[in-house]
Amino acid sequence: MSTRSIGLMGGTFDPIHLAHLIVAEEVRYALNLNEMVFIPAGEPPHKMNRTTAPVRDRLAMVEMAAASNPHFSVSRVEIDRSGPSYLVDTLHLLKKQWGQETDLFFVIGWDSLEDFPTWYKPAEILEQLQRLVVVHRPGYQEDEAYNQQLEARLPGLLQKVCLVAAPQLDISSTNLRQRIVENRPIKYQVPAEVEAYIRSHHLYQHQTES
Ligand SMILES: Nc1ncnc2c1ncn2[C@@H]1O[C@H](COP(=O)(O)OP(=O)(O)OP(=O)(O)O)[C@@H](O)[C@H]1O
Ligand SMILES: O=C(O)c1ccc[n+]([C@@H]2O[C@H](COP(=O)([O-])O)[C@@H](O)[C@H]2O)c1
Repeated sequence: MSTRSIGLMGGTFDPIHLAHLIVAEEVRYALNLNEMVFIPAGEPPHKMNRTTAPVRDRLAMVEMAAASNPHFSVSRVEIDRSGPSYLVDTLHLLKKQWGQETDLFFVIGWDSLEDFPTWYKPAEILEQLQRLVVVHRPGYQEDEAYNQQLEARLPGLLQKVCLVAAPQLDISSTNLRQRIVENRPIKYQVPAEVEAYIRSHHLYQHQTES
């Protein structure tokens, strides 16, 4: 029996946007993964000081966006438990659910890699993963000196990292929320159904960032 290889795309998804979807599909194809599972964070550990849209809305938008691709699915594993959504706990739960032999590939943008050594139990996360898949993100440049610093902060990190080239899009949820406050367009930066959901639920109409 062949080992199942599953890609995991975790995020606050506040809201999900086209770059998330393009990255997920590109990584799935490049690494020949069986499927890509989106995991909306219940309580994103590094965004605890920020107000996010209600979890039911973030989840609904991820489900709508993922429905367009038969290889995509959505997991409620971080939504159905309380407390900060630490990845290490998520990986233990998923391995229990899918079998210890399942190969897990967690996808992050370059901005998140910079923070990775500060995550909860990062070495244990790496042990659970087949690869930490990193994609470039506009504004964040790879650089050898920085790579060495990362490796010094968390020995073994770079060995686990697999860089995948994906089209780079300068789209962020922060910028989308700002655009909505300022009545600027978000069309084509989020799936049409997601935009319709945002409009009909009056999401992101007021500035909430500090
Ligand atoms: N444009 C992008 N290109 C590559 N990776 C991205 C891009 N946007 C988000 N990601 C990655 O997707 C994952 C989930 O991102 P998240 O839901 O926090 O979106 P975001 O756009 O970074 O949100 P925010 O602006 O609110 O911080 C993270 O690993 C992040 O690095
Ligand atoms: O486990 C941690 O300590 C941890 C710290 C920061 C981020 N994460 C995860 O990384 C993913 C992207 O996070 P964010 O904050 O950029 O949306 C999401 O799945 C988070 O749960 C995880």
